[in-house]
Amino acid sequence: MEHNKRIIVALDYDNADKAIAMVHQLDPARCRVKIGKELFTYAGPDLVRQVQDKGFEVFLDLKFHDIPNTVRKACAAAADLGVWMLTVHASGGEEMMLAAREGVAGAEHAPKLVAVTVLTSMQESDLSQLGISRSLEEQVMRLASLSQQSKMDGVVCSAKEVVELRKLLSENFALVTPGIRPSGSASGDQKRVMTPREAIQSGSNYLVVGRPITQARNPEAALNAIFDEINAA
Ligand SMILES: O=C(O)c1cc(=O)[nH]c(=O)n1[C@@H]1O[C@H](COP(=O)(O)O)[C@@H](O)[C@H]1O
Repeated sequence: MEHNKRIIVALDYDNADKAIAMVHQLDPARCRVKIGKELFTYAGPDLVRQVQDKGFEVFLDLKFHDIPNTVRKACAAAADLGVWMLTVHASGGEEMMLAAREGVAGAEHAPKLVAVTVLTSMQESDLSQLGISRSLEEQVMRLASLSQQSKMDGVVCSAKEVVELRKLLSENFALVTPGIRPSGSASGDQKRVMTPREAIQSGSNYLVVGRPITQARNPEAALNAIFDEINAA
């Protein structure tokens, strides 16, 4: 059962009703759900509580990136909500990530803290526009090492980087991979994509899947097809 809970369904909706309608089609014993910036900005903490009351573990993906004091307090607020996982940006630096850790330290059930390395919507040319001249893979490795050193529980990265990251990081450091596209589905704005099967075979711990499930004509069938593909792996 825990095996299947590696799938995290991204509830990227513009109102609470649509999110709850999707949640009603999902089974909390088989997956987790992610509430990100769009839905949280529309529906707020009440929706997080509502989804948790239905038995789901919530990944609150607000990708905090701010001065350490602000991030510490924002993480404490998220921990008070009782979420299962929480994101910050690794590029906020060591001091900011250590502050995030302090923010959740006093919580009854501290959320897993994961740091975003290089967004899966980015490619090497985007990094050079930012003045980063090393390769995309080197940048992901660098930010992941820094995240481990800064007491994070894991990182968000593309499944394409997982094999190399596994060599670098400790075994229990979580690798969370969005940019998952079942064979034949549209990439959209994602640049670094992999199929669910490839991601699991590479060593991803958690797969974040949004549109391939939420925009499917039959979301339940789309999720089941992903389970079948993974379980055949
Ligand atoms: O932190 C994330 O979850 C995240 C990081 C990243 O690098 N890329 C990325 O796509 N995501 C999130 O993962 C989800 C992917 O959604 P789909 O592209 O619809 O499957 C979205 O909610 C994104 O915000």
